[in-house]
Amino acid sequence: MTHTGAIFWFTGLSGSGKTTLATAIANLLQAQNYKVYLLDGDVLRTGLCSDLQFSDYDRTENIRRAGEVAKLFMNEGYLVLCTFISPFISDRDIIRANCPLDKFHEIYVSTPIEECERRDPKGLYAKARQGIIANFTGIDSPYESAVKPDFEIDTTRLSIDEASIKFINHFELIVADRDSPNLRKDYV
Ligand SMILES: Nc1ncnc2c1ncn2[C@@H]1O[C@H](COP(=O)(O)OS(=O)(=O)O)[C@@H](OP(=O)(O)O)[C@H]1O
Ligand SMILES: Nc1ncnc2c1ncn2[C@@H]1O[C@H](COP(=O)(O)OP(=O)(O)O)[C@@H](O)[C@H]1O
Repeated sequence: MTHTGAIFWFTGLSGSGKTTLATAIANLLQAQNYKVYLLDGDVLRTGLCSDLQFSDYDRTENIRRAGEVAKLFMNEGYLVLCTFISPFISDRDIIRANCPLDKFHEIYVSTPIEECERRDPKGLYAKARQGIIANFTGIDSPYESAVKPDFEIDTTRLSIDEASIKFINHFELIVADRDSPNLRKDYV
């Protein structure tokens, strides 16, 4: 499929659903022959950003590098789905400012901390509460909510499929394939 590149930047607390949601969306888009690249915080932190920890300074540097990588893929025509806590408004705004107009879309995964902590998919909230992990976002490290995101989604009461379809409909990404069984219910 011919389309121009863009960045979809998922920001939100650990456990809010960024990775799960972006992966499901990427699968739907790839099935439609979109060029999609998934850039995930956990993955980048094992390689390119393995020298960084979770101080405010290191998080800012992490997001700067992630933004630069995302731009490279965007310039090659990919839809880049980026999943980083990216807790600081200023860091997210810098990436937006460095992108051509309307190429950077901020997706605020606004699942409240109570739900994220209830899910605790990696057991990190429990460790943070016990003091085993320091500087944990939402516990003893800040998260600055998006003020005017391009799209906001709270995954508390949505299935992963429902959340993915809301995203795809919002950005009008799959209009050609109205007969897809995944999408039919929202298009009729
Ligand atoms: N102290 C602390 N605070 C927050 N998160 C922590 C911490 N220590 C480890 N982890 C794990 O690292 C993942 C977040 O990495 P990010 O690169 O997205 O963070 S940031 O944007 O630089 O703030 C995050 O992944 P997600 O749960 O997918 O968000 C955690 O698995
Ligand atoms: N609608 C939903 N969207 C995304 N995740 C959901 C949803 N409902 C439940 N979950 C669960 O919430 C957890 C989110 O974890 P994850 O995707 O790793 O979050 P994050 O990347 O923001 O840290 C997963 O265990 C996932 O199965």
